Amino acid sequence: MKKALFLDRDGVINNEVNYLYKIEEFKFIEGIKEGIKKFRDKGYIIIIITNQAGVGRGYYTAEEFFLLNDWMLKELEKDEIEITKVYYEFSHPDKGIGKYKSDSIRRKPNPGMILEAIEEFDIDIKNSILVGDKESDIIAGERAGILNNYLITTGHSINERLKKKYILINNLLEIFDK
Ligand SMILES: O=P(O)(O)OC[C@@H](O)[C@H]1O[C@H](OP(=O)(O)O)[C@@H](O)[C@@H](O)[C@@H]1O
Ligand SMILES: [Mg+2]
Ligand SMILES: [Zn+2]
Repeated sequence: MKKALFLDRDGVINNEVNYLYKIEEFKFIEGIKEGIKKFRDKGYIIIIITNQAGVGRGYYTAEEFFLLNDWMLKELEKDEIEITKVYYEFSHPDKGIGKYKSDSIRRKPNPGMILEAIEEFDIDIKNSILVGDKESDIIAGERAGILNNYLITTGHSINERLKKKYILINNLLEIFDK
């Protein structure tokens, strides 16, 4: 079994700009590459789990998502950062168009994408970690059985209720101090 670092994308790996799909708007968050590298050095596999309802809503195409995704993976490879797999879900329960209008078990806060990864890579979920920028990310982790879920402050705004309820971090490296 392997321990995994599950990472949300928008707001954790890159700045959240609301339905990002243009390569030129993708900005890696300060320190994220160093943080991922440290987890790789400690034997974690890196799994990205991202809701991409912008496709389901018709804001951008699946092809545009894949182009950005391939570009992001190549950028990380340039710094010798290996991402084991990116799981994505295009649907949205209310705003999805056509086949994308569905209440998928894969869309966070549902745990489907994480459960698929556990199965596919024989992940030791009790010793894995999840980092997200929204409560829906954390709930997905909890529902999948992850015990160490961290809310990062680089994405969406975090209100007092969330601050009281979840463990907050400003960057991945802080997790090693916890
Ligand atoms: O990698 P993430 O953070 O799962 O991607 C989030 C974006 O797809 C998108 O998510 C939310 O949109 P929906 O509610 O799913 O339509 C919003 O938070 C947007 O601001 C994000 O860009
Ligand atoms: Mg996010
Ligand atoms: Zn977000």
